[in-house]
Amino acid sequence: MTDVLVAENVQKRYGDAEALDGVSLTVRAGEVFALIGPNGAGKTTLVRALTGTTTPTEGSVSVFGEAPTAVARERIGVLPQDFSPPGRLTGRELIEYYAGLYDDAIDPEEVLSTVGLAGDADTWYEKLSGGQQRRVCLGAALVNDPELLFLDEPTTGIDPAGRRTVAERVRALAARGTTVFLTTHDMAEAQRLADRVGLLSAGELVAVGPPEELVREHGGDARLYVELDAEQLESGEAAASKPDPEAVASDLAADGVAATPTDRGVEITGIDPTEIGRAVEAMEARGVPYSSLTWREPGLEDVYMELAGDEEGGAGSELGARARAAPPEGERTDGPRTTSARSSDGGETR
Ligand SMILES: Nc1ncnc2c1ncn2[C@@H]1O[C@H](COP(=O)(O)OP(=O)(O)OP(=O)(O)O)[C@@H](O)[C@H]1O
Repeated sequence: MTDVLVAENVQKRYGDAEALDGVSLTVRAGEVFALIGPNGAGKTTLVRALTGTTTPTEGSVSVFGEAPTAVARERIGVLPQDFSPPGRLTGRELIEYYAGLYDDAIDPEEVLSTVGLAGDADTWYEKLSGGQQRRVCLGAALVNDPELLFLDEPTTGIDPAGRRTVAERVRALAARGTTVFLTTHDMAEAQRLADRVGLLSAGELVAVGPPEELVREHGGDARLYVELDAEQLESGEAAASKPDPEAVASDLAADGVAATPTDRGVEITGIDPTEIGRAVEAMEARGVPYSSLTWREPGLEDVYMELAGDEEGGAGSELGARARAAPPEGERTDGPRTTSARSSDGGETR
C-alpha cells in the first residue's frame, strides 16, 4: 500500500508552549486513521500541519509525496473543527457554492442526502441545529470527492443516528479507496471506524495501532462489576448489618475469586465469561446481597485512561481510579446508575 501521509518528527511551538513534540506517523492509502487524545493534546495542530495551514517549527510533512501546500486542492477534503459558513445561506446553497469551486464535483443533491440533510436543505444555516450545521460542513468537505479526507471532530453535536450515517459514509469512502484521517473524542466511534488509532497526549504520539491491538496491550482485563444491594447499602440500618464491599471482597478472595472493593460493591477480575457462574455461586454461598452484575470487556476508553488519562484525571488519579472502578453508564444490566469518568467533549483550549 502507498503512503499517503508521512509526518516525521513534527514539532510545533507557540511561544513557550509545545503543541506538537516530535510526532512521526505514516498513513496508507485507503486507511481510516483516528487520532484521539485529551483537549489540548495537539490533534487540531497536527491536522493543520498535515493540511498545510500551519508550518511545523521542526520536522517535515508530506502528502501524496509532496508538501501539503503543493497538493492540488481537488485531491483533499478538509472539515475543520471550527468551520462556520455564512448563516443566511441554506444548506443547499452552501453545498452548491462549494461544488461550484471544483471542475468535477459530486451532485449537491447526492451530497445532501449522503449527510442526511435532504429534508432541511432549504433552511438557513443559522436556523439549523448544531448537529444539522455540522452535517452541512461535512457535506462541504465531501463535495469534491477527495482522495484524502481530514475530519476534525466530524460528529461533535450530531445525534446517534447521524453518527451512524457519518460512520457508514466514512466506511463506504474508505472501501472505495479514500484515505480518511479523523480526530474524535468518541472512543466508540474510533474503535468502530478506524483501521488504526493514534493516541496523542501532550503533543506526543504515545500509542499507534489497530484498536483491538491497543485494547489488548493497554486495556487491562475484562471485569465483572457486582453492585451490592443499593437499598441495604443506603438504608439507615446500623453499619454492622449493611453489606460491606471490603468484607465481601476478602470473603470472595478466600474462595479463590479475585475481587477488589469499589464504592458500591466489588470488581472481579481474572475470570473469563464462562466463569461468571463460579463467582455468582461463591456470592450466593456466602449470602452476599447483590442487586446487579455487569460484565465489561476492556475498550479504547480504557486505553485512553491508562495512557493519557493523567492529563484530566487518569491512571493514578482519583478520577481515573473511579473510571476503572465503575462500569460506564449505559453498560449496566440493572440497578441504579453510578458516576463514571469520561473524557470531555467540550472545554476548548482557546
Ligand atoms: N494558534 C495558536 N496559538 C497559540 N497556541 C495554540 C494555537 N493553536 C493551538 N495552540 C495550543 O496548542 C495546544 C494544542 O492545541 P490543539 O487545538 O491542537 O489541541 P486539540 O488536541 O485539538 O484539542 P481539542 O480536543 O480541545 O480540540 C493547546 O495548548 C493550544 O492552546
